[in-house]
Amino acid sequence: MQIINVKHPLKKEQLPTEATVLIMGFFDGVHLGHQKVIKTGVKLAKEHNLKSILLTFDRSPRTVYQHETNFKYLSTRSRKAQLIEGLGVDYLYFVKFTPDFAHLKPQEFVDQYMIDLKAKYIVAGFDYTYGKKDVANMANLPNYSKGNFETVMVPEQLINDQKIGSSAIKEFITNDKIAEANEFLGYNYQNQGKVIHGLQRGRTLGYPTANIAVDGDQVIPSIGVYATKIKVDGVWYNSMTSVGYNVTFKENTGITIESNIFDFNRDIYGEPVVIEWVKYLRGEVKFDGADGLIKQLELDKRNSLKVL
Ligand SMILES: Cc1cc2nc3c(=O)[nH]c(=O)nc-3n(C[C@H](O)[C@H](O)[C@H](O)COP(=O)(O)O)c2cc1C
Ligand SMILES: Nc1ncnc2c1ncn2[C@@H]1O[C@H](COP(=O)(O)OP(=O)(O)O)[C@@H](O)[C@H]1O
Repeated sequence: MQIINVKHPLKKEQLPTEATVLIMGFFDGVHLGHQKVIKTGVKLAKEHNLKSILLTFDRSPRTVYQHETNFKYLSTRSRKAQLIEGLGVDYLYFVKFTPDFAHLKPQEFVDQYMIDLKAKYIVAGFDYTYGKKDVANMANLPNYSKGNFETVMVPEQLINDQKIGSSAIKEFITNDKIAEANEFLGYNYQNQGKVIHGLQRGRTLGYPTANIAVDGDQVIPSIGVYATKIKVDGVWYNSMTSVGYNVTFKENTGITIESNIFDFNRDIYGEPVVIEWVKYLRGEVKFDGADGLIKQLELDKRNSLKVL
């Protein structure tokens, strides 16, 4: 898959040479609903011997049109690209959400992106809109196509009568329901980050913990203890991870994310890591001292190994 970064307007050399299927959306998290849309586009491209393009943006349209500040994402840019590549897309266009781009009128957007990208089919989810809300949607898109393309709308995807959506998944992740989040995502939720220094107490408890600072604006699971996997230097290890305030030791360090990695003994300060959240085990407990915490950590390790 080739990644093309666009700062409006599209440059001539960024245009495809062949006819395409254009898959449209922000696709935060690339959950099962998104996967359905993307697979529909990729399949259509194969059937008609066309290239597939996925057009997305460098930030959530909600931060632009609804002025949402403090927006948290289910996928970093690189994670999103990795998930999309796994679905067989040929070209991924990341458009920078500049004011110029955001203010394009529907016909301008259709002309300068959909038609110029040589789309024969536009594939998107049922609730896709482009530009300011209520101006342009899948229902009125054919009015702007000038006969250049057909539109394919993928209907709402449900699990247990609930819409598979990024907002529901964020609610799950931040409310101890990582299992439900993983079910809706179709894979286990991950965060990317790097190992930073903690208070160096972990090793004195017999459980060294890699303290992790996550990159960018990612959704972090709710306070508690989780069975996890962690990727260090390209290798996945089993681990258990705490998201918490270290209430037993009453330090005002704010929320820390700390992983004790099983069968591992290496200095990894500064290294990039990926944490995969497999199962929520319990909430954070204030123990009377280190002994109580150590006993609980033994139990957490056993419980983690059962599910990993
Ligand atoms: C799996 C796991 C579970 C934990 N559970 C708790 C807990 O319930 N209560 C608590 O106060 N701290 C808990 N901790 C955090 C420890 O207090 C912390 O790892 C230890 O103080 C080391 O901190 P340091 O990395 O800053 O040295 C947990 C840590 C891990 C890895
Ligand atoms: N099994 C392990 N799990 C996590 N970190 C480990 C492990 N073995 C060695 N380390 C290293 O030790 C550090 C954690 O030790 P710790 O005493 O908890 O210090 P800190 O408080 O700085 O995190 C990690 O950042 C990592 O570099």
